[in-house]
Amino acid sequence: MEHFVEPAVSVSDLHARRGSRKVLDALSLTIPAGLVVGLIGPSGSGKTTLMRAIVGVQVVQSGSVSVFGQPAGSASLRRRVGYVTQEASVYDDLTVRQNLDYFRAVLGAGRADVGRVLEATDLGPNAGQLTGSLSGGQRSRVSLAVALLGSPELLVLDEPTVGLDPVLRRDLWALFHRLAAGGTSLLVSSHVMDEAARCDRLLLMRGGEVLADDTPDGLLAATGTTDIEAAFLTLIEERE
Ligand SMILES: Nc1ncnc2c1ncn2[C@@H]1O[C@H](COP(=O)(O)OP(=O)(O)OP(=O)(O)O)[C@@H](O)[C@H]1O
Repeated sequence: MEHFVEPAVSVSDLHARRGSRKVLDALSLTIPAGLVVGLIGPSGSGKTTLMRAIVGVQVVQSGSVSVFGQPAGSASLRRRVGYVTQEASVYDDLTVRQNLDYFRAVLGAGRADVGRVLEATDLGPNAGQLTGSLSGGQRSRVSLAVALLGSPELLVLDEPTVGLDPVLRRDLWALFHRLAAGGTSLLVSSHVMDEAARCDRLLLMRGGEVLADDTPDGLLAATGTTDIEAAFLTLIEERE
């Protein structure tokens, strides 16, 4: 019997504007479950707008977005989807642990979850520190730790590695893959091409369109290139 695995996300013919600007134009894509999918594209290509549509906070003009078969933004998805925006969304006047305790209580997650997410994000040594006194990279890891509370099945992470040093970036990518190995689906945006190679699959975006939806190796083979940046440029040249 054929085993059908429901995709984490299905987007169909999506049109979205931000202000008067058309940002997503007839976008259709599928994000398979249990993988680290990279959403790669230059600044302004629509990555954040697509992520907002997936978590259900973006007003869209037409089209549909479903997450685990439910319309994006449905109440039933609240605990199943974690979202980290580019701006840290935690309280500066609380310690790291107090922030995590607060959001854990809001979510109804177990107390032991705080220790788990502190360890996963390597924030244990900072647990008692006021969040407002952390470095930019540490603060963004607090937001990530909050998103990990309750073990959501889909994590939507908007440029989670910005401002992190190479060691922390490597560790975070290792964490993403551990989460995926445990069945979590991850959509991770970046405009750093060298991060693309660390993804199981890539969605390359430009001007609100998906230029490619492939594995890193598939993309290199299809474009006859040896790195993702060259593949991206080849795809753009083919369009022009
Ligand atoms: N609140 C807003 N009002 C008007 N236009 C907006 C707004 N937010 C974003 N835009 C525009 O929508 C387009 C897509 O923005 P979006 O944030 O989705 O891109 P992005 O690929 O995530 O970029 P970045 O990598 O810089 O975060 C850009 O042209 C941007 O200027």
